[in-house]
Amino acid sequence: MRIGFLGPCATFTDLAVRRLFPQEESVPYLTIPECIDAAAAGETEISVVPLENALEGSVNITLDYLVHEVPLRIIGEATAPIQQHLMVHPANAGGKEIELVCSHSHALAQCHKFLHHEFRGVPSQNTTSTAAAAMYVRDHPEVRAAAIGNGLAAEEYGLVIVKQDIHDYKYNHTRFVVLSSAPESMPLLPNESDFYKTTLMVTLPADRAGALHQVLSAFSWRKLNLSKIESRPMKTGLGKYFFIIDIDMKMEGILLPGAMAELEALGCSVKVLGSYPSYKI
Ligand SMILES: O=C(O)C(=O)Cc1ccccc1
Repeated sequence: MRIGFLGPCATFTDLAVRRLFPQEESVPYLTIPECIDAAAAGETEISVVPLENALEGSVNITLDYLVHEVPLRIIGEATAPIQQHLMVHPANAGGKEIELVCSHSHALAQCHKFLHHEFRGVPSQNTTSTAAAAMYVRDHPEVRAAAIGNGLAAEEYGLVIVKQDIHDYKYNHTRFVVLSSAPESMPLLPNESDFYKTTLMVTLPADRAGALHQVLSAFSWRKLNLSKIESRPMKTGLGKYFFIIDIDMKMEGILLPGAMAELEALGCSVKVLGSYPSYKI
């Protein structure tokens, strides 16, 4: 089975795929949309991308791409602890001044306080992933840039870690989603999950007072626990939003279909983005 992931080699997504699918062939894609497209086009059976970080919130490009561009399902999720390190080219390791810090926007945000205190005034540059930043630092010793990323990236790209664990808060976890066009293609993992989630996309009827309250009550009186609710722009006009709702439960025959039918009766449109096992890795 071919597994696409946000690459290049040694991103946090790569680490997640190595933990989740150690036996499978994995294929790096340089951007999140390219990685998602690969699964939609059948180039990969599965693609894995980051969806949410405990410090920085949703990876909007993943959510929006999933909702607006491709007919894929979420077939699994994995949450992993994230440790960010600062790394430089060996030629710049002897206390030379750093003139640029580069990384994925979420990694820069996870280290915002550190950068504010230690590298005030030093420009930062977004890259498509943390490993892409490490690759850039390897290839441009003359720039005196530092990358923020994981230990495997330092090893893979021959960089020297000058400061470990620079993320601002200890509890730094990222949630990765496993996407596929075939809901049954999630390989069975050895430590079978006993925790499931269902993700719905809900669009409210236009301009109805109390509509969101009614939506929430459809879950509330059924005692369905929501673990996330987030609004995203529909991209059709200012003030037009839809909601992504995560429910701590597997799709079954009664409660969730009942809640969805109630939402539809209220005039909402409801789409299931996936009902899937959740793993801690
Ligand atoms: O860039 C990476 O390494 C990724 O996999 C995305 C990401 C970025 C920051 C924290 C977790 C995942």
